[in-house]
Amino acid sequence: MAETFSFKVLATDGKARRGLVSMPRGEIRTPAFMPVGTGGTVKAMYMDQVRGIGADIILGNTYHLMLRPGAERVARLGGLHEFARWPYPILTDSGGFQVMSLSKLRKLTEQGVTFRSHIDGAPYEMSPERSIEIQGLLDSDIQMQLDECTALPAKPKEIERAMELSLRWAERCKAAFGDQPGKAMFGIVQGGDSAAMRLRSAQALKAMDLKGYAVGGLAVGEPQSVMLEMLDITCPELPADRPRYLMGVGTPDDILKSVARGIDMFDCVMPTRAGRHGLAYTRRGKVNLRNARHADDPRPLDEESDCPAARDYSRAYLHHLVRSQEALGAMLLTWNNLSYYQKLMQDIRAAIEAGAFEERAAGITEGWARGDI
Ligand SMILES: CCNc1nc2cc3[nH]c(NC)nc3cc2c(=O)[nH]1
Repeated sequence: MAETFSFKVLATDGKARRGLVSMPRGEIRTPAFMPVGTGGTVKAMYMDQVRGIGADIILGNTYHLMLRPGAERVARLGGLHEFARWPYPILTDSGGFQVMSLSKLRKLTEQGVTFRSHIDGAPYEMSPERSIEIQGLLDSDIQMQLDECTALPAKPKEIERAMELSLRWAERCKAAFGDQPGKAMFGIVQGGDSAAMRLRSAQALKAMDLKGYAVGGLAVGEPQSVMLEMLDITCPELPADRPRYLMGVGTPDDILKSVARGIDMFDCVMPTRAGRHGLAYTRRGKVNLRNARHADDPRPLDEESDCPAARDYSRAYLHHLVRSQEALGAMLLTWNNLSYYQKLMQDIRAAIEAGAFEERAAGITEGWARGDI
């Protein structure tokens, strides 16, 4: 394995890129989808199953882990890879986004954010420096800067304030991270739905010469067209030889359209959360197994899938498990959904390598529309 962090673009097709991130703990084939492992677990999955469906990297949430079981405790127990038995790369978020969406009594200043835990009300403060320290205690491979994500719609002044603050925090995170060859710290482009602010943020972060760049502040309720427009503006400003990570995205359609605009990495809770709520992603579209129409359907979700959850169980059985709120329902549908997302990424990578991304993406989209699911 590589001693240092590196990224190589292996093939392009239009703006779509097929790449490879190499790190000491393993390689990440891009475009990549990162299953979300919030509290050090990809909910309802064993880690060897997560690996088995082809995931190269998972995401861990700093906010959850710092509150419970605590970053220092995870460090004492050997770090997050040892703790959760996932020896491959882990990307951790910086905690800021979830502080603002989950915690109570939060206060944001130049110094950082202070807040009370949503679990027990205990007081915490998270500065850029403390966020990087926590991610280091977790032994995270790719660490995210602390930023401020503006909820949309927002006034231009508000977008500018949060974007400029995030740039100053990026500098502080870069300084706190220092020089860790086998790891990386990614900056996060902010700027809301403002082209000018997006340009300003991307150009300032590029000047910091970071190992990777996330596009933040999107998938926060704006129309897909606005998200895609911001990618059209932002991606060309980012260095072509560094990975680009679109945070919190997304549906399979979001992913296809974002890869077409130059995005390399994705994370989203949809496949895992939907699995726990009885929703299955298939190449013919979404199937809601809660629906009574499945009660007598002997067909599997997808007879052509190589995932046992999609191939070996009848929809009638899955419907029964979901209706009965059996744990196995969440387990099988999560397995199916993550397997579908990894297969989608595998097909995307192959399409770019073949120079056939546009037509194969159209074929994938038609599959959803064809229905008969
Ligand atoms: C690293 C934490 N910072 C950070 N996380 C995010 C997570 C997101 N998740 C979604 N949609 C589900 N948008 C996001 C934006 C950000 C963002 O702008 N910043």
